[in-house]
Amino acid sequence: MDIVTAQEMYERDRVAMEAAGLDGKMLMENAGRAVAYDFLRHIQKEHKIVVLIGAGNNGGDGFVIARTLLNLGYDVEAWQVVPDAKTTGDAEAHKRIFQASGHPYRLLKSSEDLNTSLCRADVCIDAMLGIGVKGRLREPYADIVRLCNERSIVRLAVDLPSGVPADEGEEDFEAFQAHYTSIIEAPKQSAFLQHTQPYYGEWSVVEIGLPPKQLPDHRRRLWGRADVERTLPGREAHSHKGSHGKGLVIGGSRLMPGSVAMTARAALRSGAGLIAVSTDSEAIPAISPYVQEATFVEGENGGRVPDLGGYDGIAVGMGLGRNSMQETVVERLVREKETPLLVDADGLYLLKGFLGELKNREVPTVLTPHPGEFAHLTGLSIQEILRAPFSYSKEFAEKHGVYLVLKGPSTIITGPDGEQRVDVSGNAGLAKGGSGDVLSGILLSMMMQTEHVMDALSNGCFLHGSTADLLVQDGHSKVDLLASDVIEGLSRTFRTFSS
Ligand SMILES: NC(=O)C1=CN([C@@H]2O[C@H](COP(=O)(O)OP(=O)(O)OC[C@H]3O[C@@H](n4cnc5c(N)ncnc54)[C@H](O)[C@@H]3O)[C@@H](O)[C@H]2O)[C@@H](O)CC1
Ligand SMILES: [K+]
Repeated sequence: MDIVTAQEMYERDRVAMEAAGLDGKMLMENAGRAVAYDFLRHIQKEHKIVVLIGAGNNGGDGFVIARTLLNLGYDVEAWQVVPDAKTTGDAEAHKRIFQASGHPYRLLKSSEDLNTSLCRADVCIDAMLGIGVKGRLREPYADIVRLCNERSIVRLAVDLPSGVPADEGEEDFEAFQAHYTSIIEAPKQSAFLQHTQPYYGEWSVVEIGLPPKQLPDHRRRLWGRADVERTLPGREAHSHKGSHGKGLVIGGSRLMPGSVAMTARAALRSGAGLIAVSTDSEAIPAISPYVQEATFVEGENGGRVPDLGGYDGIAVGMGLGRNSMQETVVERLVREKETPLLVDADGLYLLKGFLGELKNREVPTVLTPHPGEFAHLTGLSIQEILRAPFSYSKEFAEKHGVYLVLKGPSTIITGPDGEQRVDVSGNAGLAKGGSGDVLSGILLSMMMQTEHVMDALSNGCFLHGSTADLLVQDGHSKVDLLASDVIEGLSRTFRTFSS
C-alpha cells in the first residue's frame, strides 16, 4: 500500500481524472460512500450523529457521508461550519445533491448552537479539513476542534483529523483528536510520525476507484503481511546448511555478552545456515550455552577480526564497546568490500568517522539506528529526525549509498536509491534492551537468504514486530515481554507463513 504526501495525493487524483476519465464529483461520491460504510462499524442506529462540514473537498465528502447515512436511516445532523459562499466546485455540487435529496443542513452562526448539538450527540464526524490544511487552524475550525475534543463523544475523522498536516516536517498545529480515521485511498506520511500519528486513533484505508495501473509510483509504501507472504524465501527440500547463508557476528564483550548471543541466536532461529561469533574470549563461556549451534572465531593473536573470507553476511556492533581498538574493527569492515555488512549499536557510534567511505563499498551496507543513533550519525537532534524521518532517511541513504533501517513504532526502511518501506508491526513490549540485537540477527539472516535487500530488511522487521504482537496477544504482556522471548516466538510467526 502506497504512502503519500499531500502533493502526491493531488497528483493521483489528477491522473485518475485525466487518464481514466473519472471526474471530481464521481471521486467525491465514491470517497464519501466508502467512508460512510467504513464508519458503520463504529455507529449504531440509536446514535445521534453530528457531521461537521468544512469549506473544501473534505467538506464535500462530508455532504456525501451525511446523505449516505441519512439514506440508511441514521439520525444525522449536518453542520456546515463556514458561510455558504465558501463552498465551491465539487463540494457545492454535493451540497446541492444533499438538499435535493430532501435533507436540510445547519449553518454555523455561533459555536454555542453547535455546542448544544454536540452535547446531545454520541458521535461526531469530522469532515472539516483534509490534506488541504495549511498552518495552524484558523477560526472557526480551531474553536470547533476544541469543543469536540473536550466532549466525551466518539470522534471519527474523514481522510485525516482536521488540523493534522498530511506531510512530515510540521510541528506547530492543533487538531481534532480522532478515535478512528477512515483514510481515503492512501495513508499520508503523518499517519506514521510520532507527533501526528496519535491524532488518527485507529485507522484504515478505503478505496475510491483510482486506477492503480495509471498511478505514479512514489516508491514509498507500507509493508504488510501480503508482501511478506509474496517475498519470504521458502526452504527447498534439497537445501543444506550452506544454502541459507553463513554469517559472522562481531560484538559482545566480557561485561556485555548477552547482546551478541541474542543476535546469533535470532539469526539461527530465523533460518541462517551457519553462524560464527567473534567476541571477547572471556565472554565465550557465557555465550556458548545459549547458542550451542554457533562456532567461535578469532583473529590473529586473539584479535577481534578473523579472516573475513567465506561469509555471506556480517553483523557488527552489538555490545562491542566503543574504544579505539573496536574502532579499528569497524574501519576494517567498512574497507572490506566483498561481504554485505550490517552495522548496529556501538558499531554505529564508531562508524561516524568512516561515513565518507561507505559509498566505496561494492556490496550492501545496512545501518540499523534508532533515532538517537541516527542523530549521532547525522549531527541532527532527535526531535528534528522525528519531525521529518522520511526526508532525513532518504537524504542519508542516498548520500552514503546505504540501506537505512530507522527503528521506531513505524520503522522506515530506505534503500540507497531512495525507495522507502514502512513497517508498523510490533508494540511497546519491544521498547526494551535487547530488541535491537534480536532484530539485527533476524535481518542478517534474511539478508543471506533473500537476494533483494529491501525485501530482506522489510520482511525481517515484520517478522520481529509481528512475533512480539503474537506474543502479547497470547501469553505475554507488554510489560514482561523480553527480547529473548521474541527469539523463541519466531517459530510461531514462521508457522503462520508456512501454513
Ligand atoms: N479529487 C479530489 O481531490 C478528491 C478529494 N477528496 C477530499 O478532498 C480533500 C482535499 O480537499 P481540498 O484540497 O479542498 O482541501 P481541504 O478540504 O482539506 O481544505 C481546503 C480548505 O481549507 C482551508 N484551510 C486551509 N488551511 C486552513 C487552516 N489552517 N485553517 C482554516 N482553514 C484552512 C482552505 O481555505 C480551503 O477552504 C481530501 O482530504 C479528501 O477528503 C475526496 O473527495 C476524493 C477526491
Ligand atoms: K477531516
